Amino acid sequence: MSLVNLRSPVRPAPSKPSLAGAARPASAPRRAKDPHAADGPLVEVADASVVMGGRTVWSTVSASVAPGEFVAILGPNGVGKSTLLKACLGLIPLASGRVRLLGRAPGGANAEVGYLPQRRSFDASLRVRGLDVVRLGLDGDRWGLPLPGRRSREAAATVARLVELVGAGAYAHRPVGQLSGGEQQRLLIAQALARGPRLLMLDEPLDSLDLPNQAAVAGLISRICRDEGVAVMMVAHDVNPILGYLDRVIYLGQGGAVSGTPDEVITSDTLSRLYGTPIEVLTASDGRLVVVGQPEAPAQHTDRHGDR
Ligand SMILES: Nc1ncnc2c1ncn2[C@@H]1O[C@H](COP(=O)(O)OP(=O)(O)OP(=O)(O)O)[C@@H](O)[C@H]1O
Repeated sequence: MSLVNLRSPVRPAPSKPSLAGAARPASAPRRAKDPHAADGPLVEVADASVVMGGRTVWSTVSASVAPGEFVAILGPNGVGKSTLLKACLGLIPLASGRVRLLGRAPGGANAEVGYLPQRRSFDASLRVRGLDVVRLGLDGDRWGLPLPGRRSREAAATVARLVELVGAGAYAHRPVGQLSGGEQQRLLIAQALARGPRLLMLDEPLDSLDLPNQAAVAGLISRICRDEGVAVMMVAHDVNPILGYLDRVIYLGQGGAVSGTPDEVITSDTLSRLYGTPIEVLTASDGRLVVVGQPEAPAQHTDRHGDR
């Protein structure tokens, strides 16, 4: 089943200055005008398929993310949501089709994308401070080599701004292993923002958070998107915490995907067509959506995350 793009993006690119300028330290100077950085889509997936372990995970998928958009990738366990992010980043090859990320081939623009892989919790005994976790986003590729004096001070100022931006000032000096899941997630989002990306790719950042923390982190991600002009492509298992913030969703099913606004895509008709089986979308009295009858992907979950 191929993707039906039910509606093109409706929200224009934000006019506010982007975080790229604010967060970028001297060690990562603003790039000269990038010939690829036109106002076209940041992510373009065209008629793509991925095969892993001899099985087609998904095929004929097309999708796009425009500058400044907040887009969720939805679907049941194992349908290939994480795989879609990784294929865009060039971490998993396509079997067919085409992906462009920031106008370039997969892997060619990863330094300009803030990627937060699916959550791995920090060991409770880890003594690294929250500030250091954020700083790794700036100079983690230096393998512990210190930056020279002025650049080191600028990097520290950037880390302080990011910590402030994500509201982690009260605990960023504490060992990260002692922090709550929501506090750790804020610091990891700050880390992903460290190089001033135009696009954040977040893989289930609300996973294993309680409901108040889900709401708080969802609100933070939305503010970063709206106020800082950073587009967000986010894998979510439950759309409800982000439903009010989304511009569009990409709903993956076995064999394809559908994209459009949440109102257009998360309906009984559209999901029944996508899955080829009756699906019911119910709206609870508090506005939460419940999808009933959605089939799980084939059970081939051995070593699902082994390639990370
Ligand atoms: N390295 C691998 N080798 C073979 N199959 C893999 C590999 N990694 C993932 N898969 C399979 O690809 C499919 C998609 O996995 P993926 O993690 O993208 O799904 P997902 O929708 O993100 O799942 P979840 O919601 O459970 O995180 C799964 O069936 C998984 O078992």
